[in-house]
Amino acid sequence: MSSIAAYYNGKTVLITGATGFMGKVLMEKLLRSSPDVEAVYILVRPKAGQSMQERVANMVKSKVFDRVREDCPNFQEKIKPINAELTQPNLAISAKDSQELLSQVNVVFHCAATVRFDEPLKHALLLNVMGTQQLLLLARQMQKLEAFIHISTAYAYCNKRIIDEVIYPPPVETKKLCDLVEWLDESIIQEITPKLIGDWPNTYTYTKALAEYLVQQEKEHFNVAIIRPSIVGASWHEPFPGWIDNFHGASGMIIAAGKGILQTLKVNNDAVADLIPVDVVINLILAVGWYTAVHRPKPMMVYNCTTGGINPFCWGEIGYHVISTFKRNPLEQAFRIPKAQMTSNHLINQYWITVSHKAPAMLYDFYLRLTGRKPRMMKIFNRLHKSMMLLEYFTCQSWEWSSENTNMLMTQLSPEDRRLFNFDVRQLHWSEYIENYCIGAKKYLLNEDMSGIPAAKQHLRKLRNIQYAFNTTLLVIIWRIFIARSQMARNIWYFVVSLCYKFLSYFRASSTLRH
Ligand SMILES: CCCCC/C=C\C/C=C\CCCCCCCC(=O)SCCNC(=O)CCNC(=O)[C@H](O)C(C)(C)COP(=O)(O)OP(=O)(O)OC[C@H]1O[C@@H](n2cnc3c(N)ncnc32)[C@H](O)[C@@H]1OP(=O)(O)O
Ligand SMILES: NC(=O)C1=CN([C@@H]2O[C@H](COP(=O)(O)OP(=O)(O)OC[C@H]3O[C@@H](n4cnc5c(N)ncnc54)[C@H](OP(=O)(O)O)[C@@H]3O)[C@@H](O)[C@H]2O)C=CC1
Repeated sequence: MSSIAAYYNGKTVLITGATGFMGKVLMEKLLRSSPDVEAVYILVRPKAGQSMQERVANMVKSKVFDRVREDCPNFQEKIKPINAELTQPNLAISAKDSQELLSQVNVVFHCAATVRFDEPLKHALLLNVMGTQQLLLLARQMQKLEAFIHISTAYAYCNKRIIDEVIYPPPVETKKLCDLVEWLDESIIQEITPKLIGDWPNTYTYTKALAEYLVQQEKEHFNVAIIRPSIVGASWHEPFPGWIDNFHGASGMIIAAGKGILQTLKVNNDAVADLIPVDVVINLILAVGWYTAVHRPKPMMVYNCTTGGINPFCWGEIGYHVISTFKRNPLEQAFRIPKAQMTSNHLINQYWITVSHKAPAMLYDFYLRLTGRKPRMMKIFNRLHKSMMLLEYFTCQSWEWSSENTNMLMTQLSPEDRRLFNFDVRQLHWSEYIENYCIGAKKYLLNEDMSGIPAAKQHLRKLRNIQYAFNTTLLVIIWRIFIARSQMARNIWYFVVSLCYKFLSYFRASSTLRH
């Protein structure tokens, strides 16, 4: 039997961020591979008018749990939600719930975070740094704690080109910074944010770097480990190939390209696109939990979870496979035919933004106004451009991550564990993965049925005819304007027309002679 699966049987696990993209896949794999796990506590907050109970009841109905539902129909009985808000004092956990956690929990997986690049610094600090600090305080008091696994990001120290599996000194003393933002006015914090975060591209990566240092500080008190995934994408195999449930990372851009909205993107085509499938990350997380608890490695281990150094794939190749997949399996009601100009040249990118984003958006909005509808395309493109700007830091550069610890862990796994908790990305076949990613985005994110593909193809053909008609009309109009204004253009035009006439007459005469 698998040692990892056996380890979690009978254990009590606490997961933060369980309602998120990675949290759900983690919970599903844990409950499916270790059906005798004692309990899985999850910290959940009420959100969007839904109570904690309503959110969990809806979540367990999600497609992501279909496989575990089949294997263990009562899997939800193991899930024990705890009302919590990570930005509040004591995580807003009641005294009773807190006591239960302190006496029961064996393993903590800390996934909760704000992953938004444009998060105001104060909120990113409250959640990613102070929330982590409070969770660590709680963990310190857990009587049966065997391992605390913190999910960071491979880009926590993206201000370095080569990133080893070590904790780097923090850019600032965390406590001082937290004290500062606590009393400073929100508008002043916004103003000084660029100065505070220095050469980090956003508040997300900056606060994740600070959190890593806090986690490391606890290594004397209990077994801790940090996992740093790169850009987490749709699943490779589990629970289903291509499973995805949010628009973060590459997913939003892939869909925008499939819809024909995104036609140009600033990327270095030869830079490594460090995508990592979500199921690979989850398998590594569970393996690290087991290894940290059972082998108690000293010193504290950091695991870079990336693909670039082992099985590299470039942005240019991703763009090619995304577009060709969407041509074969189009999304419904595309705005334009999927096509992507990918360049790292700022001016060329700006030219394409004007020609293939802004101009069609303006024309379409004009058409909507004419037909008495509310214009909306320009608004969509403005949001897309804001997102593109925030993401380009990651698409125009390459990083090198070392992976000795991750490779070492692989050697510690039995053949059975290596199969069940596979995180060996050497076996990843990129073109097949990208195809499944695009189809997964269509099915699971946009809820589009594969049976609608013939109609979607028909829609693309209609778009192509509209484009041909539009281009021809435009050419004729420009030419007419030219002819009206320039003697030279008129002369060329008469010359071309007479040449065509002569050619046709010659052709007619020679075919008459042959008969
Ligand atoms: C030719 C194809 C080429 C394909 C190339 C592919 C990818 C290149 C792009 C980038 C990859 C680099 C990523 C680097 C990751 C670094 C590693 C990490 O650790 S990051 C962790 C993950 N975090 C992120 O990825 C966060 C990035 N996102 C953001 O910060 C924000 O989303 C934003 C970019 C600032 C945009 O914010 P905005 O408020 O404008 O939008 P929201 O994302 O909040 O969405 C609002 C709303 O709309 C829904 N939505 C979003 N996109 C789409 C879409 N395409 N179609 C339909 N609906 C969409 C979204 O779900 C929200 O809905 P709701 O409010 O109901 O939740
Ligand atoms: N996705 C990616 O590409 C990568 C992610 N990571 C890391 O992986 C982890 C998980 O990311 P991912 O699943 O993608 O993120 P999601 O945004 O999908 O999920 C975030 C989770 O955190 C919870 N959360 C947010 N704010 C609070 C709060 N105030 N109190 C309690 N819970 C809260 C969310 O709960 P709610 O549902 O209530 O909002 C949700 O469950 C993060 O730590 C992230 O930094 C690292 C590298 C790449």
